Amino acid sequence: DQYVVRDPVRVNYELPVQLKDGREVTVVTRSDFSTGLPVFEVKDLLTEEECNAIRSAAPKEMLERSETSTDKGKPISAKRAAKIFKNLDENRDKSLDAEEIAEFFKEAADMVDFSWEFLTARLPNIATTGLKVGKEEFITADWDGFFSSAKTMHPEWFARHSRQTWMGYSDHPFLETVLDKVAAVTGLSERLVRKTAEPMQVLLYPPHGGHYSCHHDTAPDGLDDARFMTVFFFLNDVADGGETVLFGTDLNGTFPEDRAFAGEDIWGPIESQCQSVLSCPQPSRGHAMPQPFSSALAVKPRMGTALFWYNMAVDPKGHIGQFYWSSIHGGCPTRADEKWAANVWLHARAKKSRKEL
Ligand SMILES: O=C(O)CCC(=O)C(=O)O
Ligand SMILES: [Fe+2]
Repeated sequence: DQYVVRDPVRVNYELPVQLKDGREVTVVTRSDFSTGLPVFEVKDLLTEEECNAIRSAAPKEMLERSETSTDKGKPISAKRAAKIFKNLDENRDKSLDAEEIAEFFKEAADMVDFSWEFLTARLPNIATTGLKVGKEEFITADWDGFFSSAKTMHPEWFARHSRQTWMGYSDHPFLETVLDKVAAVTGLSERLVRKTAEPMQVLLYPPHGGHYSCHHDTAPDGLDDARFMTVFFFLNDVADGGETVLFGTDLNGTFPEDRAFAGEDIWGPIESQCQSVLSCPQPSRGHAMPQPFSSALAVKPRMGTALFWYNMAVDPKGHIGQFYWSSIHGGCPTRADEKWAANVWLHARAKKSRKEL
């Protein structure tokens, strides 16, 4: 079974695909390498019945809070705080400015948005110095308490605010047809999809601020085994908000860099700018996104639609190649509606992997 790679051809290219149930769907190229990353969209890939079946097999009370890698971070002791302070205070003025504090929040707790009012109300010592935090105040502050109360009172400030569960294909035989559809639209064989698919991850974003800040679905290097492809399903209609944004795409060619094949030097700064939910479409500005994402692809959640993209190159044998920094993406804040979605990640391995699939 070869790892075939879908040719995007060009933006707006439409490829009709026959499904096993006799229905025909259209794989539409929404972006290609010239606009940053090949991204494909398939409307009505899942039927309403399938979407409802997945949602009922993942009852709300069974879902667990989605975590990110920093959630298991070590407590911040005074000693650790002193070390963090030293690293952050680059200009050695013995105080941290708003930007440095934001960097600390991101690193320590994956908190990507916050208000100074909340910060200074919880940590009154810090209030005395306004938008700067001095060394002594930083080291003595109860950061663990601060993050845990922020998590309770403002879960929308953290990189990820959703609940989730995993659904194995053998436990849920009706998902077999979903895998067959993944094979049909991606051009991969059914056998290969079955062999390389992670259990389905089902996600529920609560209304009013459920979201997932920009991220990559797999690490840039050093992995034996990586998620080379993401297949993402929308399981309900969301009237407003909850868009999936491919922050690495640039549909109007607004930016001069060759984003598709740029490395970490270009992507580091871009990545820091899409963390805040303010990088998402803003209703107050006609759903426009701020620079440098003004022409990024944003897809409105619609029941049954699937999106898929490659997170890295893969050769016919399934050995992973170049990482695509431009696969960075996120789920924008919900507004009135909740949002149900699901991921099917397909794996490939490093050429020198110790582990054979
Ligand atoms: O919810 C979305 O639109 C994106 C979710 C996502 O990127 C993920 O679950 O990895
Ligand atoms: Fe993702």
